[in-house]
Amino acid sequence: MLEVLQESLRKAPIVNRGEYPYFIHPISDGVPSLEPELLDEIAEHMINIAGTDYDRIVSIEAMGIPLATALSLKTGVPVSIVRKRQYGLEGEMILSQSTGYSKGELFINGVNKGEKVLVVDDVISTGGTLKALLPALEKMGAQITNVIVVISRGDGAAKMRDMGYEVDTLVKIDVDHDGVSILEVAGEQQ
Ligand SMILES: O=P(O)(O)OC[C@H]1O[C@H](OP(=O)(O)OP(=O)(O)O)[C@H](O)[C@@H]1O
Ligand code: HPA
Repeated sequence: MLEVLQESLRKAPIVNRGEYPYFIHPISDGVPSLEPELLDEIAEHMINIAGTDYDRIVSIEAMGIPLATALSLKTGVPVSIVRKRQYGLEGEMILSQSTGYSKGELFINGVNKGEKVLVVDDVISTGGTLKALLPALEKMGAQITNVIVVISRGDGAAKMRDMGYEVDTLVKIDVDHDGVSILEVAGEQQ
């Protein structure tokens, strides 16, 4: 399962962002090369998890964009991207986000009250991004049908579960300064 994703993670280079060992991967960084075969494998797996019964796909710039786009092309469901810049549109929701190595604001536009929403993203690490985003979507009146993140590292997914949000992840990895090791793969017995 998810062989292309697993193989690409095993060879992901590591750089240090302060003390944070950061893996560089096509899905999380768009470099060195984001291949359609990898996007297709992931989008198909996400559809296996979430089906297609939702009104909108929501993801976060920047690296949620390729995933949301691939899903949208396969499902015909529109996309709204949560941005890091303000637009000032009516109903815009502003929230603060922090990850293991950055802090900032996110701006939600285009999500309508009562819509069924699939949330997808490339990575969950501390959970800081989803911890801010999911309650904000609910406050806007969206009904979150599924939350799917491709790569899980750290305890972010567990923290979201403690908050009452089930986050499906495709692979769980461990990262240290020597590289990436795969701990769990969705749909495979460990
Ligand atoms: O679980 P967390 O600690 O919140 O980390 C996960 C977030 O980190 C990355 O976003 P980043 O802000 O690096 O933006 P990018 O997508 O542009 O790389 C990634 O795309 C997730 O949104
Ligand atoms: N690599 C890429 N994206 C990330 C990481 C990482 O180590 N942590 C959170 N988002």
